[in-house]
Amino acid sequence: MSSPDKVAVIGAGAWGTALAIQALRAGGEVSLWARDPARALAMQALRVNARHLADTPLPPELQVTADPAAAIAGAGLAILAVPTQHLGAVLAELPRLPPSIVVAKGVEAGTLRFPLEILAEARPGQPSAILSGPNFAHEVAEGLPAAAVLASADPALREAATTRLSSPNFRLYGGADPLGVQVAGAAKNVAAIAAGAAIGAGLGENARAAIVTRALAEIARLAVALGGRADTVAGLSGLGDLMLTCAGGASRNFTLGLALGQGRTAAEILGARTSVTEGAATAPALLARAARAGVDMPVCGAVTAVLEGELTVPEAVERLLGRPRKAE
Ligand SMILES: NC(=O)c1ccc[n+]([C@@H]2O[C@H](COP(=O)([O-])OP(=O)(O)OC[C@H]3O[C@@H](n4cnc5c(N)ncnc54)[C@H](O)[C@@H]3O)[C@@H](O)[C@H]2O)c1
Ligand SMILES: O=P(O)(O)OC[C@H](O)CO
Repeated sequence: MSSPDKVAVIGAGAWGTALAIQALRAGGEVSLWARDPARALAMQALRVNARHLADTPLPPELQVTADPAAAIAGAGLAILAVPTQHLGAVLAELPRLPPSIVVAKGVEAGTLRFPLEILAEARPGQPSAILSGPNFAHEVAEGLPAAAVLASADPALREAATTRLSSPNFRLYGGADPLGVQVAGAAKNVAAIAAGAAIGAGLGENARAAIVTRALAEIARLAVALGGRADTVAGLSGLGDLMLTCAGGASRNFTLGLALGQGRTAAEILGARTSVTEGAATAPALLARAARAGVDMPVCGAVTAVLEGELTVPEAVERLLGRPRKAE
């Protein structure tokens, strides 16, 4: 028997762990699936996710397991918190899922699929939603105030999931444009790399503001071309997350850009990381998806060229500024 109150969180990275803590705070039972049995055991015993969220203790009621069937058993809702590039492989290993909320922000390399498209192909007919917004995991885990959009084509799931996961510190808005939310969530990671690169190369705050604003324009163009809405991009998953991620702080995408701007290579920077930087694999995939839709994305193109070592940051900026003049 499934209980609408039990939530199974699949993926014990920073965001999955933070959302598991949030789902407990909002009430009801929560299980957290970690892929690595040794890490699951350590988390269950030591009550901390030492690798991805070391500063926030796990609530005593949180069940951590490496057994997906045990995690999902009885759950009325699943949160899929696996990075975009691994979502398809993880779904292939999971038993039948309850209605599921995907929280990854990216585009899959090769297939060019957004996260809900990966889920829909793996599980046809599966009720699904996307949750996205300006949310650093450690702040949500600590219970600091935050908001996000939970978008689904299924109004009943939207209502049930926003009700189940909301608490006074975490305000969820319902959304009916899951595609627009996914475009915004994926593309803001790429824009954050560009913003970081501008700061890393010492180009100044004016350059960062110009990049973020023009990124917003190209994200809206792509969202609309793919059937999403421009006003979604002006909301929490677009403008909101651009403000957070492009400001710097704890963003992995911004700090990747920062180091690129300082002259390091993507391979060097990413090779030293133990956590995911979604914008790196997403930039070329998003660019290809946009090209397929006939949408020009100059900021995404510049980031891709720098990541692939075709251009330095100053060369990419020169190319962006040297484009033919046009109306805003
Ligand atoms: N961390 C945040 O603040 C935050 C906030 C909102 C959204 N997100 C998004 O959530 C998603 C997960 O990010 P995160 O920050 O939790 O990641 P993380 O870097 O903290 O953890 C990495 C995750 O990837 C998984 N993983 C690594 N290699 C894998 C493989 N080969 N196969 C399957 N899984 C593998 C790990 O098990 C772990 O769950 C990303 O799409 C990210 O953009 C993150
Ligand atoms: O650290 P980042 O750049 O992956 O950003 C994390 C979240 O997406 C912020 O909303």
